Amino acid sequence: MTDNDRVSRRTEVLTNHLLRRTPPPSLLRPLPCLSYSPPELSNTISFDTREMRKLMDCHNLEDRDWLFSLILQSPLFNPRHRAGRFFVCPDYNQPMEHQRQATMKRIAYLLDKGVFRGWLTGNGPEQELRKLALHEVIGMYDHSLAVKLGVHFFLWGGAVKFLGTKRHHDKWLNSTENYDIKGCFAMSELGHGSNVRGIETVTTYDSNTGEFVINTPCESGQKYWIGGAANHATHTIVFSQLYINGSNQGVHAFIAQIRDSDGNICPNIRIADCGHKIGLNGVDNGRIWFDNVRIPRENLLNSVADVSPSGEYLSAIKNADQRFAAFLAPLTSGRVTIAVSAVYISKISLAIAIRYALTRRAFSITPNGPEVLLLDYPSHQRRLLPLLAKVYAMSFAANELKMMYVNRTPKSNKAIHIVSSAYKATLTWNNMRTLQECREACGGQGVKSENRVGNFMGEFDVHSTFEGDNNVLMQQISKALFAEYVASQKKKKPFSGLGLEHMNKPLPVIPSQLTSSYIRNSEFQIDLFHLRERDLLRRFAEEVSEYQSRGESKESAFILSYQLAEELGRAFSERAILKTFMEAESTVPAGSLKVNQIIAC
Ligand SMILES: Cc1cc2nc3c(=O)[nH]c(=O)nc-3n(C[C@H](O)[C@H](O)[C@H](O)COP(=O)(O)OP(=O)(O)OC[C@H]3O[C@@H](n4cnc5c(N)ncnc54)[C@H](O)[C@@H]3O)c2cc1C
Repeated sequence: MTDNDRVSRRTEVLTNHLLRRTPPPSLLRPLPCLSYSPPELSNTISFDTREMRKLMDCHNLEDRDWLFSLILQSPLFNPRHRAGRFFVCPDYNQPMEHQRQATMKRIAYLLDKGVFRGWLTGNGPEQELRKLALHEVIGMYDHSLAVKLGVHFFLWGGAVKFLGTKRHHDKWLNSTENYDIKGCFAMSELGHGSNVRGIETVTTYDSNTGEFVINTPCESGQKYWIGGAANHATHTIVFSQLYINGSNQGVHAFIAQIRDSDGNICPNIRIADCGHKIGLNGVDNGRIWFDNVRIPRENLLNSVADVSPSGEYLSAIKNADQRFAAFLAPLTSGRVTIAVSAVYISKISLAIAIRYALTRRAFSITPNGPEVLLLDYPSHQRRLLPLLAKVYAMSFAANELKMMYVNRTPKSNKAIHIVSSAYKATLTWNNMRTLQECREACGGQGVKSENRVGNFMGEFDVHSTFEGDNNVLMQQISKALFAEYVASQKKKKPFSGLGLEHMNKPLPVIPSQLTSSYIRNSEFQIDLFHLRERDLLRRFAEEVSEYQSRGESKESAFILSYQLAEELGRAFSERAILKTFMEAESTVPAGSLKVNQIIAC
């Protein structure tokens, strides 16, 4: 059997599945096992792979290729040469300390090659897209490397940039980009993770010396899980309650040095290691205690609020809720990168599982007949191909989120916060489900570290917890939608933004006779998603009001309506993903990427 035959056969299997054709019996042919040849070695692929890649990766293709080639060139990335091709993958069998050192060596190499140039000192959408593209490539190689960079550039650097002002930018951005200093981001505590407002670290101001004094008042106030803190970080952003003249002004962000340039821990700072984790062992997560640590007044990141030398609290934002929300701004970029990374990891694992399903045979259905290729089993198709379709659709949503983020304006910040929270939760949950299915679809081979999928499960599980626990994010999305609903009802104003405009139109009508072609019609499909979101939003608002009318506070009414809140969060995300996909699809010209008009009609 030639390469061409193999490629045609593979295409035939996939096409039959997508068109829901009954596969002809001739699909079962006596082929020798392991004769599969990967698509990239074939020159007869029925669609233009470069165009497909452009559509999927969306931007900075050359920069991505440049970084791929840098990775392949260095022994630090464990390149292995097999059958004329290079494979790179971190060695997860190494002890934790070795993995942490490997992360730092890789960072030093990439720094030397200029990969991080402009990541903080550059401005504008082009610079941001380059940074995001390079970060995505790094994440496909190793999650620890991406997270360690994410903490340094997106969390520490992002906090300095977005919460700080010129004095902080001048002092810290360049030195962060050059790795003269190493930053971390100490928000979570042992006693408070999702509930950031409840953190217990306390900061007071001493007007005699012009210094802030940061203190960990109790064991549950120790900073916990802080990426980079255990071994390498020299500086941290500290989130703390700020007390001025005995009055709590709420959570604020400060810069504190925790190690000197030789790596010695600073006086009045105590640090401990969080230890081995189920994944991400190339990141040194640590715990930090502050024992009345003194920092200059200028180290308050003061774009949201400031304290004068004499100790007067100053903020243009009078509302404490809005002030708190402003301090969470650095987390948005993290959610964007996590959502995008989840899509890439799903793609990698599906590629591995589907390729395996095109080589592996199990059981014959006739005596002495050929064994059946895994992907010829309808059950195997059912397990993998809908996940492939889903992650394909989610790619467009992730790309759109990135574009929203890099083109943000003060007006779009609210929408970005809600959409990034929704996609972060939905795409990471989908990733975990995809990884589990791919792991099982590869049988025993899925368990082998070298085949990556199993390792991904440990590595990426934390996606659903950090930078906003997914369940908590779902509740926040529903609360935001509730606020839109109430505002629109009270002011008798049409819905505008967040894709809720469909709520202004009459209810879509579902015909009593649903023919096959009607069900496959994309207008009908989006109508169903609109109906579901609309119904859940109305029911959620009614349920919350009902609880309130029985004397519950608004907060407790939200808690009691948790089930509808979670379903609404999912309905919002899935409608937004489908809509983005349909809009993207309509802009792709007919050609090799859109061969199958039948599917859409
Ligand atoms: C590997 C790793 C790296 C990290 N890196 C950093 C870092 O660099 N800097 C940093 O500041 N933090 C970091 N974190 C901390 C992370 O942000 C927190 O773990 C996260 O915010 C969740 O907090 P928690 O662990 O206290 O869980 P909790 O908030 O205690 O949540 C536990 C469970 O309770 C549920 N729950 C919580 N509240 C509610 C509610 N209102 N209603 C219903 N259910 C609820 C959640 O859904 C979750 O399932 C990291 C964590 C990990 C694991």
